[in-house]
Amino acid sequence: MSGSFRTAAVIGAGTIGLSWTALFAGHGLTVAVSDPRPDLADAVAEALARFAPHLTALGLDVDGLADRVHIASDVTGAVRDADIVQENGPESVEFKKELFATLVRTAPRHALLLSSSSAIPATAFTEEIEDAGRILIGHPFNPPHQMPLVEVVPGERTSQDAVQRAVDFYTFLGRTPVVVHKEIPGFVGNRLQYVVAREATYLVQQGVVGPEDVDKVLRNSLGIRWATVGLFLGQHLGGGPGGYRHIVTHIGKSMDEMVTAGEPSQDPECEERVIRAVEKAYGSSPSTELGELRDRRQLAVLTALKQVSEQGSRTGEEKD
Ligand SMILES: NC(=O)c1ccc[n+]([C@@H]2O[C@H](COP(=O)([O-])OP(=O)(O)OC[C@H]3O[C@@H](n4cnc5c(N)ncnc54)[C@H](O)[C@@H]3O)[C@@H](O)[C@H]2O)c1
Ligand SMILES: O=C(O)[C@@H](O)[C@@H](O)[C@H](O)[C@@H](O)CO
Repeated sequence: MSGSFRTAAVIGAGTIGLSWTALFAGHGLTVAVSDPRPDLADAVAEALARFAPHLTALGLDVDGLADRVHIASDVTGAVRDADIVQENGPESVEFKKELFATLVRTAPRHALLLSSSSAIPATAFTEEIEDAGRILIGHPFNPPHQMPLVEVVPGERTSQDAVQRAVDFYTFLGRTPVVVHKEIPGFVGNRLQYVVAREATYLVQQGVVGPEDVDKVLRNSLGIRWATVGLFLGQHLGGGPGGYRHIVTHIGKSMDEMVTAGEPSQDPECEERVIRAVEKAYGSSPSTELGELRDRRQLAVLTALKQVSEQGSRTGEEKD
């Protein structure tokens, strides 16, 4: 356990907060959880039981996992001894404004105050908060206990020390923190996901392809490439001797002439057709089996990538 991170508070124990809780406890932190949901204790117990095998697969010791997690009576109780507070409440500026004003008043003065927000920059909810230097975004991808990325996005008044402590914290958790240097709604990952999702929606609306085949296209091409080398290195490697420059000056130019990004219709009927197509393909509610399939596949990919990285670092070839 890292000396400066011993106790974490998780505010909001839904999809993201429960996953963070498991990851924090899996790394030996004492975790206090606060959420008004009436089934909080059961939800935490169920999540820890469900996620424990994932943590084991990632090499963590889950002995005593549940003993390190406590249900707090309220936010003040949850943050009282916190070194780190990770907020995972509703994606609402007003909610986060009110909550972080409370956190600044009630958490220890040294505590780092982090929001999991998917798209809201910290400056949007800290304008009226005097002590904003220790507030920033730590945006994970779902589920945080599996997905390595955490986008660390400082607000206009976030201190450099807080940014570094956030990077150190997420690194301690075995995550891959990426510091986003300029605030923009949606940060990086979600902006990229947003434009791909819009184009995919357009293609389904136009009858070019169904949702399942969009997924099959991504799983059998870009998903593999982007998980292994990312977008720019992928294009550089695909450009022959000329690398990325060739892609841009030749292939890119013809794409520019031929391809115009689709504009998905926001007509309710058109949107409903896509929703129905997805539900026809995958069911109206994500099944446990589909979630377990995702988890198995994601853990297999992460394990394989870790093995390659360990081999590479031994031979000095690995570039992160
Ligand atoms: N779901 C995702 O894929 C995902 C991924 C990354 C980040 N996020 C972000 O994480 C945050 C939470 O998203 P989620 O998907 O876990 O939402 P969720 O709806 O699953 O969970 C939100 C939780 O907040 C709780 N809550 C409501 N008011 C509260 C209060 N006053 N104090 C404490 N808890 C309160 C709710 O009871 C609920 O359990 C959002 O900001 C979201 O943008 C979501
Ligand atoms: O995909 C994710 O897990 C993240 O980008 C989330 O922040 C985001 O809310 C998505 O779930 C939906 O866009």
